[in-house]
Amino acid sequence: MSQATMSGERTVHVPLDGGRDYDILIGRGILDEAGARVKALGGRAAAIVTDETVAGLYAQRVRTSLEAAGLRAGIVCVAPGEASKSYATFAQVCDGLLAEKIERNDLVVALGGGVVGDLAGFAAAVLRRGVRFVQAPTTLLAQVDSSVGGKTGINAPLGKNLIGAFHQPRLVLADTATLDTLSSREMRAGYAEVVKYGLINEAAFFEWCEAHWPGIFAGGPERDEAVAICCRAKAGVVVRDEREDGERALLNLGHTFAHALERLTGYESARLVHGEAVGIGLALAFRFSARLGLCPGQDAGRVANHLALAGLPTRLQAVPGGCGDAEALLDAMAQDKKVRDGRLTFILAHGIGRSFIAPGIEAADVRAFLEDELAAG
Ligand SMILES: NC(=O)c1ccc[n+]([C@@H]2O[C@H](COP(=O)([O-])OP(=O)(O)OC[C@H]3O[C@@H](n4cnc5c(N)ncnc54)[C@H](O)[C@@H]3O)[C@@H](O)[C@H]2O)c1
Ligand SMILES: O=C(O)C(=O)C[C@@H](O)[C@H](O)[C@H](O)COP(=O)(O)O
Ligand SMILES: [Zn+2]
Repeated sequence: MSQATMSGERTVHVPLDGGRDYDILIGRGILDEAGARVKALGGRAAAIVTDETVAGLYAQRVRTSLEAAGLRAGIVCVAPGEASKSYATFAQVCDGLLAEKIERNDLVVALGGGVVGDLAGFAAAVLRRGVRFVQAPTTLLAQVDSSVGGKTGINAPLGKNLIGAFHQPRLVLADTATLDTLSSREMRAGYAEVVKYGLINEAAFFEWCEAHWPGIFAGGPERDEAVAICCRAKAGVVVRDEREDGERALLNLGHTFAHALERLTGYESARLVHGEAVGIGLALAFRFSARLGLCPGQDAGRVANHLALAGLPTRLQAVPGGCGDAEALLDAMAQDKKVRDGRLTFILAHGIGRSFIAPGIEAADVRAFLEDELAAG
């Protein structure tokens, strides 16, 4: 489904206007190119923002590569997990970058999963009113989704990603070999966002996932293929609708539910991580669509079955410690960024690969649906 070079490296170009176009490089061992690639962007220094787990695995290798290319390189390290997308850690990262004397022409390198990418990207967006940054994603989720497209930010106690900025990276280095050290829980979580791309508008990709998902997990050629397919799909959407005035909202399939669950579990990674919440959210979006008579129940069943086969949760009951009642979920959803004139917007589906934006959804319909879901065994 996509072409690789002799070295096995793939490039997806993101042709944004105003000189903001960038490449996504995908392949095993790409991290060793970090120095040369970052140096080519100009600047004298680079600060690696990472978390403690990733730091122990990859930060020194990237630092060595940057220094070998003649760049001054420092490391700013945060605690792993969703709780680091907070005001406090954001301040820690900004102060760390200032201590590293990162100038307007220097670069921030976000080395890690989506938490580090969103956090470091947001810090780069505001540091000295904006410095450039590079995404070096090390989770499946970050390689297929969060490192591309320029959404950066942190969570507020009242909701997910409510504080942030659009700030595009100058380069994405997706070293798929880094996924060899990722836990199976985090692989599964990232896989929810992979499946999302098929469900949005590419039924053939969903079918491909049904046939090839074990290869993605095992690190076969299917892994790089899946990363490239998702990046290409996301790049297309982002170029057509960078700031989510329309089509980009489709990438939020399952996320109105997911973000409410993440808030109600206190952003505690031990209980629920983003990809798991998306797994539940995707299944709910399809069951809600079926309930409204928009989508065949058979499709909703097929989606939930595939997610469950890959080890993802698909029901509210699966949230460790519970997720509150329908009213609490509705209250959390009221903070969704897609809300217009106080009314909920959902991404719903006419079937697999046939998602659409549905504004003006009645809260009463959502409440009744959630009550039934919570009551289901
Ligand atoms: N900006 C976007 O467009 C976008 C898109 C999707 C998700 N997100 C955000 O991404 C975040 C989730 O990202 P995530 O799933 O990558 O979680 P994460 O960044 O918390 O990483 C998951 C865990 O894996 C560890 N880890 C990372 N790379 C590793 C590796 N190679 N080997 C071993 N361990 C490794 C981390 O230390 C962490 O504990 C959420 O905050 C979500 O909102 C943003
Ligand atoms: O890039 C996008 O656009 C997405 O919606 C991708 C999502 O997977 C991601 O979780 C994103 O951070 C959600 O965006 P938000 O605007 O709802 O915070
Ligand atoms: Zn997401």
